[in-house]
Amino acid sequence: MKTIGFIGLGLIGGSIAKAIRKYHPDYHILAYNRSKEALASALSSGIIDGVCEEMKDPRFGTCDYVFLCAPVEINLECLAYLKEIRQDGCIITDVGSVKGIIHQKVEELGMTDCFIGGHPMAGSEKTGFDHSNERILENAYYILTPGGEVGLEYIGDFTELIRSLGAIPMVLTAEEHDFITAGVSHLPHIIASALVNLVKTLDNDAEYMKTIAAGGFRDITRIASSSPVMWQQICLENHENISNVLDDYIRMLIQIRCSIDNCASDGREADAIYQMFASSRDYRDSIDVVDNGPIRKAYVLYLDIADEAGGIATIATILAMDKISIKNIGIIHNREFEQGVLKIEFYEEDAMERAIALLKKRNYIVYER
Ligand SMILES: NC(=O)c1ccc[n+]([C@@H]2O[C@H](COP(=O)([O-])OP(=O)(O)OC[C@H]3O[C@@H](n4cnc5c(N)ncnc54)[C@H](O)[C@@H]3O)[C@@H](O)[C@H]2O)c1
Ligand SMILES: O=C(O)C(=O)C[C@]1(C(=O)O)C=C[C@@H](O)C=C1
Repeated sequence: MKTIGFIGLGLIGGSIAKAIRKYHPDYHILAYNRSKEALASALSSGIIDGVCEEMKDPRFGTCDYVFLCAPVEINLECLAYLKEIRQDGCIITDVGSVKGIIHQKVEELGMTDCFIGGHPMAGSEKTGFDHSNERILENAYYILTPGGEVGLEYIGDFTELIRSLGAIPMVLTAEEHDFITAGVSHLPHIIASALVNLVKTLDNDAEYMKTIAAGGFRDITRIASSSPVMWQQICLENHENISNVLDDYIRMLIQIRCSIDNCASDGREADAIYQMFASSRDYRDSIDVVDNGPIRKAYVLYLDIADEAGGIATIATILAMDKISIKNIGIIHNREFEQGVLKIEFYEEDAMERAIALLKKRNYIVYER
């Protein structure tokens, strides 16, 4: 049995607490949060066992792990007190989206032997305990940035705790983390927000743009609805990496505009435009789609298929005879599968497993991803 403390019980703190309750029902969970409604709801639903009335509650001294899940400046504020009261062996961790700033404070305070930075690469544009969900962590990478003096056994134990919640732990340095997330998380949020603001400016009084904006715009801008306070903080905390990656992005946009202008004037650079879309399609298609939180997993298989009329129909018939429903089917071309392969998507894992067995039995070459 372990005792786990939470300071901050919003979207991420709540999701981790719910996952701990699900996978370790015997663990004792204590929490402090600014909003008392969240604490009351967590207590009455059995997610937590005890409420701490204050951020500096001595009961955090009984914890094996303390998760700091409040806004970063609050997490920073908690460290010195936790250093004083922590029991031997207690690991303090956080979930902040930027790691450099908290490690700087941890070093200043001499806590590099008891702090393991954390960052679940999962979440949502919503905030607060009400939107937390035990499934948010499922199959999500969970980055760990251990302080330089944390004992290996503690790193191992914490990694196992994270794995036991359904997440995939990955250890990085704080510097690596901040560089990587600037590209794959922070820049996308800035792009989404800038695009929405641009459309808002361009739209007419009748709001035609807003009205007809469809899948493309919606797919790329969901995250523009995220918390402005959190993203303001992230931009400030990781400003150097974000500024560099924005420079690269702006350069790329200028290049694209040049290609489009040149192509429109005399057909030059038509190929550059094609290559841009082809290369992004290949890379995007090569990204694993995993079951990440409440978003359903894509159950997909790929198989070699002879390039002849009726090839797809034959496979569809084989599957239909076994009552296997297909969600999507089509030939795809990318670098990984140079010759092109058939991609089949299913609604359920069981259907995919049965399809794999059936097709292999008929000597099709099946690739599982
Ligand atoms: N939202 C995401 O997708 C996401 C994903 C990974 C990591 N993170 C990181 O997680 C952290 C929390 O983000 P969130 O999305 O859970 O936000 P949230 O707003 O849902 O939760 C923050 C919680 O902290 C509480 N809080 C605010 N001030 C406090 C104070 N002074 N004392 C105690 N509690 C206080 C709030 O009441 C709230 O419950 C941030 O550092 C963020 O960078 C967010
Ligand atoms: O899915 C979302 O809404 C997210 O934005 C989650 C997301 C991201 O992928 O950028 C946002 C911030 C976090 O620090 C980690 C994950």
